Amino acid sequence: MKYKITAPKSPIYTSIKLPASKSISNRALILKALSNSPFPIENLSDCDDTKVMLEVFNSKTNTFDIGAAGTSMRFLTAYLSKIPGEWIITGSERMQQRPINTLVEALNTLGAHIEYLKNQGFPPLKIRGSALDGGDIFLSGGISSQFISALLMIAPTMEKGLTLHLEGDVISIPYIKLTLRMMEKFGVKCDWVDNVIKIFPNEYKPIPYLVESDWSAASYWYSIAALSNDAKIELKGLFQESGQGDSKVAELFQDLGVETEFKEDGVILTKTDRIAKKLFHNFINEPDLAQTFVVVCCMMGVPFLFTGLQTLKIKETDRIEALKAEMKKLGYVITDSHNSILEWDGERCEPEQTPVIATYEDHRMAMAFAPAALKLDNLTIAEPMVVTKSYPYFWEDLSKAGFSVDK
Ligand SMILES: O=C(O)C1=C[C@@H](OP(=O)(O)O)[C@@H](O)[C@H](O)C1
Ligand SMILES: C=C(OP(=O)(O)O)C(=O)O
Repeated sequence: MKYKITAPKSPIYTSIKLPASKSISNRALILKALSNSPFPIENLSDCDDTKVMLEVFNSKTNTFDIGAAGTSMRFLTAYLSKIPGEWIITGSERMQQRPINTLVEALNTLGAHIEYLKNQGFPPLKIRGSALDGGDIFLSGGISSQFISALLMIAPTMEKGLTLHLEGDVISIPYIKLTLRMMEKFGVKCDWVDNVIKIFPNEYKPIPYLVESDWSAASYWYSIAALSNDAKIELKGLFQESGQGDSKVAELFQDLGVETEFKEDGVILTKTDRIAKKLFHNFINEPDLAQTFVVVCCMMGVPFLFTGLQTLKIKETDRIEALKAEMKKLGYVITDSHNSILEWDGERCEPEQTPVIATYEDHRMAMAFAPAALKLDNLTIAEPMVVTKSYPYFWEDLSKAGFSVDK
């Protein structure tokens, strides 16, 4: 399937109820299980990545396919390793290429019994669950913060607790802080000093939990505001004091002519004429925003130098290659270097007449490119339903804002 996207000619004045954060939803489900909480999680995401978590928690079998959900794969591997029984966990073809050895080795050192069923270092996994000893563990902080979050959440249940020594540069730090912040809400406080995080054995406290809207999803609406001639967009369920690192999007878009007004129950985006001549940013803490900024900067004619992109190669697709290939279809030559830098110095090439943007089973490719319709007469997105990984109603919301979304 393909969607042809046509932007409205009139100004974009709309109010959008964003989806709930999948990062928060998936942590909340693990913490609810670990605290044996009878309380509800309000505003739980209904995206694919959260649905698969619910399926596992409600399942009567011992074999789980978590599809393309990175957080679910990593959080559940840790969680199941301490639940008595034998568990098999697998995922999509891409998930079977996303590394998990750092987490598996750490868990096995802490007393777990996890084996690889196909390729060493990758899902599928066979997990024989049992109580974990815990203790000291040394772990690279540079591959995925999800390994660290996964270990942290189960740490209070380990006999000796956990002392996590993070080695090398630590990536995606806001996601680790989000985990610690949510654990604290559920009654477990941790110390993080220099590169050591220490968690004592403890019991989680059951609490009701309200999930915030998703700041990563908000980024596509910031793009729409930036690329439109005139816009006033209300995004509901976002808070200034968010645990989500991607709330940084509000500050970053100030340089692309979008101002954010924080209200009690959300934000209002309006346009300014303050647009940077070139954008520089290190995305090490906000990797999920990179695609949004590559597309919006090119479409606004703002050259950029983006660093800290080393984790993009092991996400839903190799996002560095995907961005270069699809921007080229639109006539923009982007260069990469050191597996971690993307740069656009303004160089153009002949665009395709009727570009079809491939999405590579990556929700963020579809959502980052859709706003480009505001600058192009012809934009088609292939396999548009990939958005359900994090934002099931993205296309409905786009229609609500006045875009035509045609099969
Ligand atoms: O913990 C989380 O909820 C996430 C952490 C990040 O992954 P990495 O830590 O692998 O960069 C991010 O890209 C992902 O979408 C969600
Ligand atoms: C990288 C992402 O997700 P995950 O790693 O959880 O699959 C994402 O949503 O951009």
